Amino acid sequence: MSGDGKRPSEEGNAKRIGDSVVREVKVEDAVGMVLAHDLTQILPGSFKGRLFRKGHVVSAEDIPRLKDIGKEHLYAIELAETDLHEDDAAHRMAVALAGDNVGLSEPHEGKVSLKSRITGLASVAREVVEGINRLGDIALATVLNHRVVKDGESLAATRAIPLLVPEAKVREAERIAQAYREASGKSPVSVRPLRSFKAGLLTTGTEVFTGRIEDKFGPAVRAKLEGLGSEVAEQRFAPDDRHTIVNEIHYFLDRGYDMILVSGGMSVDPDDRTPGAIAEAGTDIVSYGTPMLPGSMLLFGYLRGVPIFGLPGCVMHDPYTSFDVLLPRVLAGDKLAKDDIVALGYGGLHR
Ligand SMILES: Nc1nc2c(c(=O)[nH]1)N[C@H]1C(S)=C(S)[C@@H](COP(=O)(O)OP(=O)(O)OC[C@H]3O[C@@H](n4cnc5c(N)ncnc54)[C@H](O)[C@@H]3O)O[C@H]1N2
Ligand code: MOO
Repeated sequence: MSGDGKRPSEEGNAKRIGDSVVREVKVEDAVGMVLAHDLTQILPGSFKGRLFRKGHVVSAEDIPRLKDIGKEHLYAIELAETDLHEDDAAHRMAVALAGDNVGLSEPHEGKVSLKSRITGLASVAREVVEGINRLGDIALATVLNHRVVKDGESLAATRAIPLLVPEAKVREAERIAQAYREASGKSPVSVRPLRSFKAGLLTTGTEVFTGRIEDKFGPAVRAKLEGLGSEVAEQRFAPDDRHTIVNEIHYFLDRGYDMILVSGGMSVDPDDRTPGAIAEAGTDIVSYGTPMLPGSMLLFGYLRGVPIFGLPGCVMHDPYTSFDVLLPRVLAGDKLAKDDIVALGYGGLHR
């Protein structure tokens, strides 16, 4: 057989992929043949998906449908021991990566999805993702580390690029994943559960306190917390008076809430008393100012170990602010430091 892998013969065109031999069979001659991989149909705007499943036995009625999706030939595979079928390669990689609260989909068109079994915080090792993608022939795509994933949502997917992949490449991907497990004690792809917090919310603003305008912070913050399995246990109101705000923060601290939130008055006006009051209450401020838009005027710190946020106006109306990034980190049990805030700037422009 010639080195370029092509070999015209009576059996049809055969070629090598890795150490395996694949033979092209005309669809007209393929009745009774078992499909070697999933076949995809794309009808822009209405359908994209698997038209025929791997293992399907081709019948005479299938021939026009195969031609409709552009198939004149099908593959018959003689798989070498040193190669893996795309579905098996994707499955083995997914098994090597998956950790706590992650389930695997069935292989589908050479892809396996890693899906969250809970609503929680995605934990994804970037160095493992890049190490595996450097190998070639296999691909791993994930969400960003620290993203919230909902129950049932995918956070990673593995895929083989050619139909057949050298088994050694998959073994190398498994080695990379295993080295990470041994070094860190964690799986490369997992989901961390969120604790259920009871928070005290202090809404500042003389215009709200006196009833000039209706409070919009309470409903917005309640919805954000409830979406992550926590709650605003008590909401109180204060005018733009530093002394009152300090007292109300201490009231929440005495009530033993898991977290204290103070809304409004976070900006540069003379009536914006909140950052000063949070500091005066005795907070160790991790950061006032967050390199993310929206949410740049957010303050985060710890008051006798209790996480405390100063929430700027945008949290009322924007679905995705610095608060929506940091809140789940706190609920997952992370102790946030200045570097965690600094890291938000790169990729942090959302408005
Ligand atoms: N010159 C500058 N202007 C602004 C800056 C800045 O750095 N320099 N930052 C901007 C950013 S970012 C934000 S966010 C907003 C203001 O944030 P504040 O937290 O200071 O918000 P307030 O001044 O207290 O109020 C702004 C606006 O929202 C209304 N409000 C406040 N609380 C409530 C509530 N509970 N319910 C309904 N409405 C509320 C308030 O009446 C004001 O109309 O500043 C930018 N500007
Ligand atoms: O803190 Mo502002 O919230 O960036 O719109």
